[in-house]
Amino acid sequence: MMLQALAGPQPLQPRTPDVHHRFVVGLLGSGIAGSLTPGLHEAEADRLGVAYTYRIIDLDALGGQPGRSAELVRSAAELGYDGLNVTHPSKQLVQDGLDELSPDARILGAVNTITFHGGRAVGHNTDHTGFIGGFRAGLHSAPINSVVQVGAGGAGAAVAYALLNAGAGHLVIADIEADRAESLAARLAPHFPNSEVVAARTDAIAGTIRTADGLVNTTPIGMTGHPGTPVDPHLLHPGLWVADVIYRPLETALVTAAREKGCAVLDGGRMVVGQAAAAFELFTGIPADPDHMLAAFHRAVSASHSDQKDGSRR
Ligand SMILES: NC(=O)c1ccc[n+]([C@@H]2O[C@H](COP(=O)([O-])OP(=O)(O)OC[C@H]3O[C@@H](n4cnc5c(N)ncnc54)[C@H](O)[C@@H]3O)[C@@H](O)[C@H]2O)c1
Ligand SMILES: O=C(O)[C@]1(O)C[C@@H](O)[C@@H](O)[C@H](O)C1
Repeated sequence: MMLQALAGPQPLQPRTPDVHHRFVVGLLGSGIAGSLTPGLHEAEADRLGVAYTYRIIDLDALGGQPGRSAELVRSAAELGYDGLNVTHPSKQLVQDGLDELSPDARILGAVNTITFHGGRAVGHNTDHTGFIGGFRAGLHSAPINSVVQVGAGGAGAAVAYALLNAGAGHLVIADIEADRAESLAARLAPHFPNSEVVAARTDAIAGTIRTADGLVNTTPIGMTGHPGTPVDPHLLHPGLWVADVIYRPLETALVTAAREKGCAVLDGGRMVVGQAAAAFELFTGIPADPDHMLAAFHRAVSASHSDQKDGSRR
C-alpha cells in the first residue's frame, strides 16, 4: 500500500468526542499477555465514564507470525475497532496495512498507535511524546545540552527523537551493535541541523558520561531476564541525571546505582504511561490525565508484586 504522509507538523490529532460510543481498541504484538497498557486505558476510561474495551491481539496465540501484522491491522479496521496500539515485533511491519503516517512516525519508521477514523488507517508514534512528557514531569528542567543514550533499537529511536525535538544540543548514541547506533544517528541528524547527533562505540563513552548532563538507557539490560547495567556504575556522578525506559522492573540496577550516587533519576513508568495517555486521546478525542494514569500504573505494579508473592507462597 502506498503511504501518504500527513501534511505539516501534526503532533496529535484527536477525534471529536462522542459520548454514546463504545470504544473498542487493542494491542497487537508478541509476548503481550502481561502488558499493563490495556489496564491503564481501561482505568482511565472508567474514571472518565467512557465505555471502552481494550483487547489483546497476541501474535503468539495466532500462530506467531509477525508477517501477519499488516493483515491484522486491516482486519481490525473491518471489524470496527477504533484503534490499535502496536508493539514488538510489529511496529515496522504494520506500516503495510496503513493509509497514512504521521510525520513523526514516518521519521521514526515505527508506529505504536493506529487510528481508524473516517475509514483511514493512520499510524502515529506516541512513544516519543510519552518519553518527553514523562521526562519533563519527572525530571522537570533537567538540562539536555549533552546526553549519552545507550541503545538504538525501537525505544532508542523514540527517545533520541524526543530529546532532539526538545532541543538536545549534543546527543551521543551507543549500541552494542555499532551499525544500529550509526544508522539511527544518520537518520535523525538531517532533521535536527542545530544539534550534534553522533554514534559512538559502547567502549568509548566513559569520558562523555563524565561530562554529560544526562544518561538514558534504552537497552533491555536491567529488565527481568536481562540482569546488569548497560554502563559501568562507577561512571555515574551526582551531576548526571539518569533515565531508564525499562519498567519491568521499575527499579533497575541502573536506577538503584544512580540513586546511590545522588543522581536525579527517572524510571520507565512515566514513559509507558505517557504513550498510553497520548494513544487514549488519539483513540477517543478525550484528553487523558497522565497523573491519574500514573497512579493506576503504580496500583497495577503493586498488585502484580502481591500476586507474585502469593504465587510463591502457594
Ligand atoms: N517505558 C516504555 O514505554 C517502553 C517502551 C518501549 C520499550 N521499552 C523497554 O525498552 C527496552 C528496549 O526495547 P526495544 O523495543 O527498544 O528493544 P530493541 O531490541 O528494539 O532495542 C534494544 C537495543 O539495545 C541494544 N543493546 C542490547 N544490549 C546492549 C548493551 N549491553 N549495550 C548497548 N546496547 C545494547 C540492542 O543491540 C538493540 O539495538 C525494553 O526493556 C523494553 O521493555 C519501554
Ligand atoms: O505496554 C506495552 O506493552 C507497550 O508495548 C509499551 C510500548 O511498546 C508501547 O509503544 C505500546 O503501545 C505498549
